[in-house]
Amino acid sequence: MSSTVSVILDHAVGVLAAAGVPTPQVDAELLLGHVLGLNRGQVQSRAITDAALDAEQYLAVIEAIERRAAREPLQHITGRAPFRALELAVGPGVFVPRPETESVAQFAIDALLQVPSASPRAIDLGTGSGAIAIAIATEVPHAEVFAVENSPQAFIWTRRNARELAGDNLRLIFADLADTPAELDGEALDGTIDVVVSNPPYIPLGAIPRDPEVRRHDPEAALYGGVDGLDIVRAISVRAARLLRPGGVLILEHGELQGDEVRALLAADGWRATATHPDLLGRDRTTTALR
Ligand SMILES: C[S@@+](CC[C@H](N)C(=O)[O-])C[C@H]1O[C@@H](n2cnc3c(N)ncnc32)[C@H](O)[C@@H]1O
Repeated sequence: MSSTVSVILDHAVGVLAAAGVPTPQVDAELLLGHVLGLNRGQVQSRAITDAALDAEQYLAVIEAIERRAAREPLQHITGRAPFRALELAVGPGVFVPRPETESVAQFAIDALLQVPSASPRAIDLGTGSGAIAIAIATEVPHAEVFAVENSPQAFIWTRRNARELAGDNLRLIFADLADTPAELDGEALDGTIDVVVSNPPYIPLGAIPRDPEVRRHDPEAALYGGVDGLDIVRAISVRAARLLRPGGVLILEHGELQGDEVRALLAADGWRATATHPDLLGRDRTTTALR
């Protein structure tokens, strides 16, 4: 059986809308584009010209639509997640990077650019796909960047993305972030870092994410941070205080209702100038502090 782009696009939008996918038109266009090797604009213009799909393309599109209708993340089906200027490889075992984390990376980039050093140093704790670390390493090429992850499944993706997208100013560390080594290859890390950045797991254990894509497909270790969601933030507060040089900056992503608690726990640990910043939608998603 065969079909035209416009017919199958309409079909896909209907199927995805019925399955409760929040953005059926966008997802349908991206899935078609993925199978046909086209970007969204090209899919839209092909819909106008009513180009025909061959049988193989048709079956591949149908399979992709079925997977998405079963609420598999779009990024697992395409195998790619956009993040700032990057196209990261993602799939089962790794957290899919989110658009809101792009502004967390911006805080880290801005802080690094203000450091009066030929090679300022940043570390990303809980790097997952490597999104924040690779963005920093590529956008601030004179910086030295370290990325820490302790999930073997996630680290496969970290390594792959680092190899494909980053240069030799990014170094990966497979470790629990609480046990980030004090030195690496005989060179001190403790007391030498200018910027610590993290998007840690921060969902309270009892709070089940609404979206099936998150609940069923993001790794639990990437989501949950203990009873109040802040166990990993507490571990970061302790470890970052030793990694940073005096005056160094800590940048944390958190849930939109956690700003007060995060600032309070950082202040209790001796951090200065704690501040919570709204994202582009006005939600409190990032807290910064000075060592
Ligand atoms: C919310 S995800 C963020 C991933 C990535 N930084 C991003 O923003 O897309 C949190 C990451 O922290 C990792 N993680 C959780 N606990 C950790 C620990 N104790 N040590 C190192 N990494 C940890 C998880 O495996 C996951 O990859």
